[in-house]
Amino acid sequence: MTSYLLRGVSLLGAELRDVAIVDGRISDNAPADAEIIDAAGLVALPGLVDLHTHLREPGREDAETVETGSRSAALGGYTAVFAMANTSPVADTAGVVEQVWRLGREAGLVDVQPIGAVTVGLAGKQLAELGAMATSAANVRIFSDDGHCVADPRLMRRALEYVKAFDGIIAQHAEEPRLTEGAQMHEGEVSTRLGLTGWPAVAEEAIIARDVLLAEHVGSRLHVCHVSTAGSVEVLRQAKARGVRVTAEVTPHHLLLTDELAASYDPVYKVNPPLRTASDVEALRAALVEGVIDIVATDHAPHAVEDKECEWAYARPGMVGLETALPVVLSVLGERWDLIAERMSRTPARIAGLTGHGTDLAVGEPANLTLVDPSARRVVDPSELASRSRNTPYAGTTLPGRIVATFLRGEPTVLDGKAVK
Ligand SMILES: NC(=O)N[C@@H](CC(=O)O)C(=O)O
Repeated sequence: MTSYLLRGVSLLGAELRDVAIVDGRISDNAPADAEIIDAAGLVALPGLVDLHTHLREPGREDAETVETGSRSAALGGYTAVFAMANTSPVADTAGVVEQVWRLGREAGLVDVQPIGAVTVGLAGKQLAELGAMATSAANVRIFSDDGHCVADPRLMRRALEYVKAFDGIIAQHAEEPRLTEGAQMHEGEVSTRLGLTGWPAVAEEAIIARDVLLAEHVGSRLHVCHVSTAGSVEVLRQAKARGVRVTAEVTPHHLLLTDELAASYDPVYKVNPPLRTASDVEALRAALVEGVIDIVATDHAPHAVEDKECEWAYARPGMVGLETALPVVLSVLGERWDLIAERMSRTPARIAGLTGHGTDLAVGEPANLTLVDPSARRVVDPSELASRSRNTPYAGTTLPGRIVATFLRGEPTVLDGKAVK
C-alpha cells in the first residue's frame, strides 16, 4: 500500500503541518518511499459524510448507479454516503439493502451505507422488515421512506418503538400529504404570481411537530430530513430545548436558493421540499450555525434527462448535489473550517454511529480525509459532473473551493481533482 506525505497542509485551516498516511492511517512518520503531495495552500478536512444520497440502483441505473454516485461523492470530498431506500425494488428487505451495500464495497470509492425503508414499498401501510435489515450484513440503523412521508401516526409510532431496541433512527420526510396534493412549488407570493399550486410551509412544520411529540413519547430517535422552513426551525428549537432526541439536516440548495427561481419555469429548480423564501434561507443558515440544525445533507437526487427536461408540472423533483455541496456550503458559511467539519463530517458520522469517519485528523486515526483548495474558483459545468445525471441548479455559477484529493482509509479516490478509478 502506497504511503503519502501531505507537505505543508493546513489542518482545518489552522497549523501548517506535514501529515503522513501510512497503512491507511494518519501517521507522524513517513517512510522514505512515501509519495509526496505538495499541499501548500490546501486545507485538510475529515472526509465528508452524507446522510441523504439517492443512488438509484437498483432500478434507475440510467440516472445513477452505486458506482457513479460513489465517484460523484468522492469528487465532492465524501468518504461515506447513506443511500436512500426509494429504489426499484424498494430497499425494504435484507436482500435489497445487502445488494446496495455489496455494490458499494465493490465500487470501493466511498463507504455506502444503505438506509432501509420504514414501510413496505414506501406505501405507508405496513412496517417493512426493519429487524431483518438491521441484522443483515448491511447493518442498517437508519430507516426512511424519503420521497414519501410516513403520514400515518400509528405506523410512525410503531416504527419509532421498533428501532428503539437497537438505538435506530427514523429519518422522516416531513410532508403532510393532504396539504401538498398537486403541489408544484413553495406556497407563497411567487406561486400565486406564477399560478402554480403551492406546497405550504405548514405541511412540513405540522409533521415535524407531530413527530417530535411521538419521539418524545416513545423515547426514540427521530431525524428530520431536508428541513426547509423558518417555522420548522422553531419547532426543532423547542423540541431540543425539551430534550427530545431529534436531529435535523438541511440541504445545500435550501441554504442558497429561493422560490424566485421557479419564475424561470426551468424544472432544474423543482425539488422536494421546494425552494423557499429568502427569510427561510436566512433562518436555515442561522440554525445551522447555532446547531438547531445539526448537519448538511445533500439530498443528491439524480434524474434522467427525460424526467427533468420537460414541462415543470411533469418533471421529477430533485437536484444532484454531491459534487457541489462543499463549495455551496463554503460560499454560505465562509472558511469556518471547524464548523464545516462539524456539520458535514463529525456530526453526521456521530448521528449514524459510523465509526472511522468524522474523526480528528490525529495520528493513528483512519485516513479518511479530503483536501480542499479554498482559493480556487470553479464555474459549474454539468457536462463535467461524474454523476450520471446532469440536473444541477448551479450550471454556469462560480463557486468557491476545489476538492483536490480524497482518501478512503489511506487510498486516494481523488487526486489532482480527478477520480482515481
Ligand atoms: N428530494 C427530491 O426532490 N427528490 C427525491 C425524493 C423526494 O424527496 O421527493 C428523489 O428521490 O428524487
